[in-house]
Amino acid sequence: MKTGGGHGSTEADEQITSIIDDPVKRAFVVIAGAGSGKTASLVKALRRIGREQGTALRGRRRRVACITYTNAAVEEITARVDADPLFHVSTIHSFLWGVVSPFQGMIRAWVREDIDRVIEQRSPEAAAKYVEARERLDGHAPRFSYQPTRDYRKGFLGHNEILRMVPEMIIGYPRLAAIVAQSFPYVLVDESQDTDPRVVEALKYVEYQERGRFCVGFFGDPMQRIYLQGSGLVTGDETWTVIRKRQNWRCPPPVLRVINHIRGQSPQDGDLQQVLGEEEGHSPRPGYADLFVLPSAQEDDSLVDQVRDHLAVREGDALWSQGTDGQHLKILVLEHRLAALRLGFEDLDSAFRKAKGRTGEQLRDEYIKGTHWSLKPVLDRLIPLVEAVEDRKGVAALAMLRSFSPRLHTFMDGDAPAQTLTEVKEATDTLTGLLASDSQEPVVALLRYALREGIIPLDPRLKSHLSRHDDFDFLEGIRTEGPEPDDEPAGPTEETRRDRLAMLAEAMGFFLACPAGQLRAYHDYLRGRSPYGTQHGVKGAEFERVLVLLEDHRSKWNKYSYEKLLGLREPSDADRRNIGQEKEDTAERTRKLFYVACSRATRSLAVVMFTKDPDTAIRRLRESDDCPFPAENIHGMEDLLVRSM
Ligand SMILES: Nc1ncnc2c1ncn2[C@@H]1O[C@H](COP(=O)(O)OP(=O)(O)OP(=O)(O)O)[C@@H](O)[C@H]1O
Repeated sequence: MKTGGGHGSTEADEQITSIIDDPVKRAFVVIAGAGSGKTASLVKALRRIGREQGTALRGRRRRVACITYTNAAVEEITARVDADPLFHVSTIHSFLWGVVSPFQGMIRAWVREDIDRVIEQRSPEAAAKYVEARERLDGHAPRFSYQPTRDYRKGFLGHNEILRMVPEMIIGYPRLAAIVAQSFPYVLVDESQDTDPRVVEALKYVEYQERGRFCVGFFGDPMQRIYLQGSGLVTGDETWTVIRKRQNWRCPPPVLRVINHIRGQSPQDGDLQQVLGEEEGHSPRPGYADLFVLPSAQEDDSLVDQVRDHLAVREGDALWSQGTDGQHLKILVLEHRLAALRLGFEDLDSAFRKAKGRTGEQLRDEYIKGTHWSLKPVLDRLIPLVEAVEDRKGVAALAMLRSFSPRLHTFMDGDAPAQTLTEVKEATDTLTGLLASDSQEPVVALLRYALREGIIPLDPRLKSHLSRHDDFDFLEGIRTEGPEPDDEPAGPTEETRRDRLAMLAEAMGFFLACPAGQLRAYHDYLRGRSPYGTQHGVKGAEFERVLVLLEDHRSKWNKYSYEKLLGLREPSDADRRNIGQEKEDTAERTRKLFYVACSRATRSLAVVMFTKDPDTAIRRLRESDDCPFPAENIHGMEDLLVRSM
């Protein structure tokens, strides 16, 4: 993983310094490719502002805003500026909310209009709660706050509303733009390619209105905009400075050549070809980059294993074949589903993918993050407990039980007989069997046992789903923990409550029927303990050995096609239309993802493409200028050294 740390200044850093030192404030864009140390440059800029202007800014109660994409990035940057309160480091939502939350009158006016808009668009049944919200809003003036999903009746705006409302307010009220510039004369935006375009427009508007008094800097890489909602390349007028950070400190020369080639074909490359970042006294790291083109007919992964063994032997690097723990080798697939298939938790995966619409989206999202309430008792409690038992860490297991087991709580309160401790220990041993990696027991049996033995409390949201199964009579009266089902935020959706509950019940039915052992593989995957990851999910990370799997034939997403990217398949009519309208087509979307995936390698890169007719594909790729790999690095089955070993 990344090392971070204080590196020397680059030419780009010097250009940034000259802009932020200038008394006439202005806007700039930093285009920084993969592995260029973007965040390091941003932190350097913040520190520079602090050193040169901190006293003056503090004296006038001004702050420097740094907007980042994730909470983890907020923590990292806050630590790197020593948590100095001069810096307001936050995610986009909390920055925007901080700007407008004092203006409750304006917020109410906006919400009123938004409610009218929703009522107009929806059927009377779907609009009923908005009519109620409007009555409340008109009846008394609620104070609005924000949470992940909106509930106007309760006075909550959601994430989406913040992104819609605040830019509209900033652009609609020039006084607000002036207040933003006064409060935050410097705003630096990290990962600007993923920032919502409406927010970028609002900041551009502030800059235009307050020119000379407001400095906004966008740090990003348009090539790494892999989520659809991001703004991509940020552009300004002739007063803006565009700075290119050309170094790549991460990849060895053969990988750098590949990613530069991929980048060079994109209309979103920001006109950036990267050069090897050279540190004094360090020669470039050795490394290699190969493309293997193999037949897609085979169902299992034996060809991937052959490529790994081949590289291990060819390069004398055993970790290519032995890297199974996620530390030394990362295998990047397109979809989580393809990792689930390989790691053996496909039933679990499909249970959380069955629902449609917004409910389905929410379920999938929380499953991918491991945060859905149905999963948490197992992921956060039972598996860590079982792992402690397996590792013979009795003290740790007991500490966990003391923190969550209702039965042990009763015992500690002196209300249970002496043998309770032995019984809890026996129950824990039984759970270890139920949750063994190869356990075929259904999840419902695992939960029934853990709840009946008082190992975990009951989450009330699980109750109705469990009660559909046999032998759950004991649920009445057992200790519960967590919100009641009705407390869940509804969110902006057309689905009726009945639809939502039916979809949820169906998904929970499939989940409870899954073999419990699958939860172990899923847990390892979530914790990064397997070699698999998704091409989207590794953005921002780096690994020594990277194996990228291009398997269009297995993917259910038609948004991406590696065969189209590499010129082996014709673009569709829709792609042609998109190209004509300068919109992103399948090849461009895939190109960005390919750039992100390949640019993770600190040492070596192997790309394996599965295709129907590898011989023709190899011939075409070797002849093509569009293929990022040189002809001599494109291999087929016959080149795999250890085929018959
Ligand atoms: N000036 C520098 N000198 C030497 N090494 C550097 C320098 N800047 C960054 N690095 C190293 O280069 C690697 C890449 O840096 P980092 O991960 O911050 O890049 P990034 O711009 O965030 O990349 P990406 O966009 O691909 O996530 C890290 O291992 C980092 O420690």
